[in-house]
Amino acid sequence: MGMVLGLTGSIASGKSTVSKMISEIGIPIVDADVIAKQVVEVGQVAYQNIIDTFGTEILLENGEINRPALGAIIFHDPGRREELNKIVHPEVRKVMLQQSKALLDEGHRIVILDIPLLFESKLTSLVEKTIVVYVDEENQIKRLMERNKLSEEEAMARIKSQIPVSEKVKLADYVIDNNGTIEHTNKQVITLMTKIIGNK
Ligand SMILES: CC(C)(COP(=O)(O)OP(=O)(O)OC[C@H]1O[C@@H](n2cnc3c(N)ncnc32)[C@H](O)[C@@H]1O)[C@@H](O)C(=O)NCCC(=O)NCCS
Ligand SMILES: Nc1ncnc2c1ncn2[C@@H]1O[C@H](COP(=O)(O)OP(=O)(O)OP(=O)(O)O)[C@@H](O)[C@H]1O
Repeated sequence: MGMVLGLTGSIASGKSTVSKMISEIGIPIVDADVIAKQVVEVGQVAYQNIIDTFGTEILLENGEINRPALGAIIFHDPGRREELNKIVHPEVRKVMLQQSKALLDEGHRIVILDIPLLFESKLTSLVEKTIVVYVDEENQIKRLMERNKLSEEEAMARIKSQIPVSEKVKLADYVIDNNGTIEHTNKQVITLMTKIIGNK
């Protein structure tokens, strides 16, 4: 039997960076952010539910969801965020389960589910063990502002819409510290994955 691990962290903590390193070792990754984008494409069930709930104001001229506009609503309003989560998360969960099963059936011994909201959305039942990518808040804000071209205020609103990464560290089975250089992080990833593969 294969093993399913959850990879999480907080916004801009370095999950994508770490998941790329893990896939370079040859371990398959199922990415919740990618799936969350697919399940809201035009014509999907979640797409219609989002329009019914948030109105056509959050659509682009071509009919696709205007992500920055929807983000501006939900990152500032916990009630509205919960409404969106209730629409999107069950769909994401379904697809993640299908994909991870398919990979295990193909014979992969380890599958990683990259889920930004693993703890917030109670998706932990999908995984046996959890890996948290950690950065301190100073690095997190700096990297988030730089990557998404956000003001400090906008960056803080996003950070505050998630469980603090320091809390996630306490819930984790394994922690990767991404405050240092990329090479420092890569070394930890290789050490950890070698240990996990060895224990299997
Ligand atoms: C609000 C939306 C349209 C903004 O889109 P945008 O392209 O700007 O951001 P993107 O999807 O790339 O998400 C970036 C990061 O924001 C954080 N984030 C996204 N959604 C949420 C949420 N509902 N609550 C808290 N943090 C969130 C995550 O850390 C994520 O990695 C989009 O994030 C969305 O549809 N969110 C709801 C689905 C969801 O929870 N996705 C996260 C993975 S399940
Ligand atoms: N060790 C590091 N040193 C410097 N910059 C880094 C490091 N790790 C990641 N970054 C940069 O920080 C930003 C956030 O990293 P990344 O995109 O991997 O985070 P994430 O956790 O996947 O974010 P999100 O949940 O928002 O998708 C990126 O611009 C990335 O290039």
